[in-house]
Amino acid sequence: MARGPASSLFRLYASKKSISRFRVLVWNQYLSSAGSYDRSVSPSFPFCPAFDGPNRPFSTSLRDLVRLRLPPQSPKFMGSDTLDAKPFSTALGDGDEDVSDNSAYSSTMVESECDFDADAGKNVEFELEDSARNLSNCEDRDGDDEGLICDSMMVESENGDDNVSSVKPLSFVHVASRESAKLYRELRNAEKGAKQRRSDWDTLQEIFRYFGNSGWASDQSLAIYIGRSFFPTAVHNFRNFFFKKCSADVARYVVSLGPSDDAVEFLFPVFVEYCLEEFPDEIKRFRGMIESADLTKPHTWFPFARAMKRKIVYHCGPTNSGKTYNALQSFMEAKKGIYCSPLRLLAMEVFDKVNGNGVYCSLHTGQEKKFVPFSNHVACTVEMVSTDELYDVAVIDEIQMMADPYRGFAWTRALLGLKADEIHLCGDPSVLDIVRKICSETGDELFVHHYERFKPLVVEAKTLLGDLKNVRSGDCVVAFSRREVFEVKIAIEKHTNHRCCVIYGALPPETRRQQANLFNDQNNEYDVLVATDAVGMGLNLNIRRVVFYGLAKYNGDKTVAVPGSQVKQIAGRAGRRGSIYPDGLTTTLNLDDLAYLIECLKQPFDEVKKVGLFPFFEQVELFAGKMPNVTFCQLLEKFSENCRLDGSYFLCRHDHIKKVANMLQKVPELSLEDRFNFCFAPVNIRDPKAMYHLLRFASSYSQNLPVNIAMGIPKGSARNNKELLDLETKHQVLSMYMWLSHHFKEETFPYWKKAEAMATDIAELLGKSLANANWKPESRAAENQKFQQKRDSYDRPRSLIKVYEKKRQDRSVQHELSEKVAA
Ligand SMILES: Nc1ncnc2c1ncn2[C@@H]1O[C@H](COP(=O)(O)OP(=O)(O)OP(=O)(O)O)[C@@H](O)[C@H]1O
Ligand SMILES: [Mg+2]
Repeated sequence: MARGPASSLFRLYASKKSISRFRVLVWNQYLSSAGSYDRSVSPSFPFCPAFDGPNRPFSTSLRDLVRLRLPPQSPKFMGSDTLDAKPFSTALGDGDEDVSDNSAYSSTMVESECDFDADAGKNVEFELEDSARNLSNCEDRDGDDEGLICDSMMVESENGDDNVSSVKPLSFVHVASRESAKLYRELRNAEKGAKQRRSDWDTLQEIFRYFGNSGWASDQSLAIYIGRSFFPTAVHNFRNFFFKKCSADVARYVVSLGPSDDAVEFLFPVFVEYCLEEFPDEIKRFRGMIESADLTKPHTWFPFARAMKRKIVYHCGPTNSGKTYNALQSFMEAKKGIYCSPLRLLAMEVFDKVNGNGVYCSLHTGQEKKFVPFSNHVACTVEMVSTDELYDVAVIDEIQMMADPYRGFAWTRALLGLKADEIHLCGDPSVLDIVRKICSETGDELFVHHYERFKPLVVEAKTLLGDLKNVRSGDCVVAFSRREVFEVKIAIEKHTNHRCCVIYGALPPETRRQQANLFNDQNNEYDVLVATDAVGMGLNLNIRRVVFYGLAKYNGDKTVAVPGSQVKQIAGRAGRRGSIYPDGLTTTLNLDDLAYLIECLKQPFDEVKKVGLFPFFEQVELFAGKMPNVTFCQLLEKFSENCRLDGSYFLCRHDHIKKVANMLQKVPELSLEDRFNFCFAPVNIRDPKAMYHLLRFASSYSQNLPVNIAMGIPKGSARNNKELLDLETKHQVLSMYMWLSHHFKEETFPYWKKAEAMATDIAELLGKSLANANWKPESRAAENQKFQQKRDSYDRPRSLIKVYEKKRQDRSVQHELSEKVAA
């Protein structure tokens, strides 16, 4: 597996245990890899220039780390300004002098002296509390203790110079400039540490607490494979070791630094030496785990693609600007080509279009393989792309989906791994820069073609004034849930003469296509489309105007404003070139939402900084070797905690995969690979029936039994929402069966043909059901009753955007008030 430069550095360092070499390597590493890593994505990645160091950038911290070993004339130790505030840092010679006998103040200390026996450390700490109180009383009585200490410093200064500022630094030079490995050996070989004054001991405790809480030290420790969870233990043991063995001068130097970043930086290399010697097993274990979760340099995962010099053509522009059209021209002209689609529906559309143009083209999606004889072209969904086949031209549509939190990895894989002489990317400008960066890493040549929208999109300021009666022929009303889609459809059909087609995510692509065709066809009464955001990508529909029913949607956790990029994408469905409405319009149902719509359309495309990645099975398998006795779900969790990523990548979200993995724990016989594959099966995790069938399939499969469909289909179309939901679920289950039959041995899913036929029947039934669907969504039955009673016209829903903004304002006012009260 590919390893980042940092990982080779760790190997070197961990094996040779040389702090000086470590320093040089780290420094060189940093210089060569500056800008490549970002800790925010992979918190476990140790060397990150964007590091938050002890309150400063990583580069500065490293420099300091190196500077600490500089000769004594280093300004750090010469400057008086750093020293004036640290009276304890003065007056100590080379020896193990104890200042405890220097003053009345010190004599108080003698009573509370301890030799920092680590084992007794806790008790000592308690005992010292009282003494500390006495001490502070004593300080109060005796006045300024700095004065006393300064007196003693004068006495003890090496050259008798009473200029404290100039003397103090020199007295510590021998400690500060000592090589860490040497210093560590001295500590290690020391029979017993020197006795310390209680206040020094307290300060040291504080310093080690500071060290243990230092994010910088914790992050840096990863470089020697001290993991985050082990770091506190390592620091605890190191503290005990230090207290047992530390000489007076070292202790006082550390005390002089106080609980500070400087102290952390001074102690850190010694800590490193200690860990390397004390925890070889822990380091080995964690190192193995980290190395097996290495997702850095993903371009090196595809050596064959790297051996090619590919030409990448980026068709960059807004919606409806001819990007896909132009890319498809090159695809059809090629001897052998592949088109990668974000959706099954779009793959089907291209499959039809290309075959219609006389170019034989096959279809390959997760659920179906349609092989057209003599075809050298294939239209596939991006997840199904083969990185083994050689192509002349490949098209990756909607390339901005690389940044999709769930599915992004499929686009990244296609871009990095496709073996094609020419790759056409179609998408908006948001990922242009990151594609440029990736191309510079892969060595591919990038050409960018910029596009403009054929006709500008016009915003209708009037809106629908909150009344769906104002819907017109050719309108597409966009809502963000299935329930709302039906609400809108029912309202429109009740209060106007329009008939509605519907498109939403839970419908099979065949039904969506049937609905789209019904809407596009001018020779019927279905002249309005009601759809969710499922309509947003790539489809060419005869839409005159896109009307947003609302601009907020539920994201699985909470209801949020629809992101600007998505609003643009959806609004861009209006006025497609070649359609009967080439001039696109867009508006909202409510006036309240209009400002947000305009804001979204005006917004420039946000530049994407990171694109998605997900490990292959082989990578997960390697990792599993280091993590025995954990469930698959835990394994995925551990992987995401410990994986390393370069700065341009993020690990795709896999909550849904973990949910399936959890359920599949009930099937213990599954091998890791089978489990991994089952987890990727397309299943609606919120549908218990669909989940039950998946469990059943996995269970039969694990027992080597032929997997049965064991499901009947209704004879007629749905008569109510419940029956419609049932049809949707049944289609999803059949679709899942077909998917599994393509991903596992065919003989284990022998009824795939039957499943295919049943799925076609259900899609047809769904189409018929939708044509007659005039029932209310069940979950909204009560509300709809109210709606019916209220008035004849459609009840104007309140703008959710407004509601959220008001809530937010209320919260901030409340917050301000509570702050004022607290003040
Ligand atoms: N040169 C052309 N000649 C004829 N029709 C074209 C041409 N370019 C584009 N079209 C048509 O314009 C419509 C929009 O083009 P296309 O789908 O390529 O846009 P797009 O930029 O990919 O949009 P989206 O971002 O929504 O996918 C399609 O119906 C396409 O067939
Ligand atoms: Mg397109």
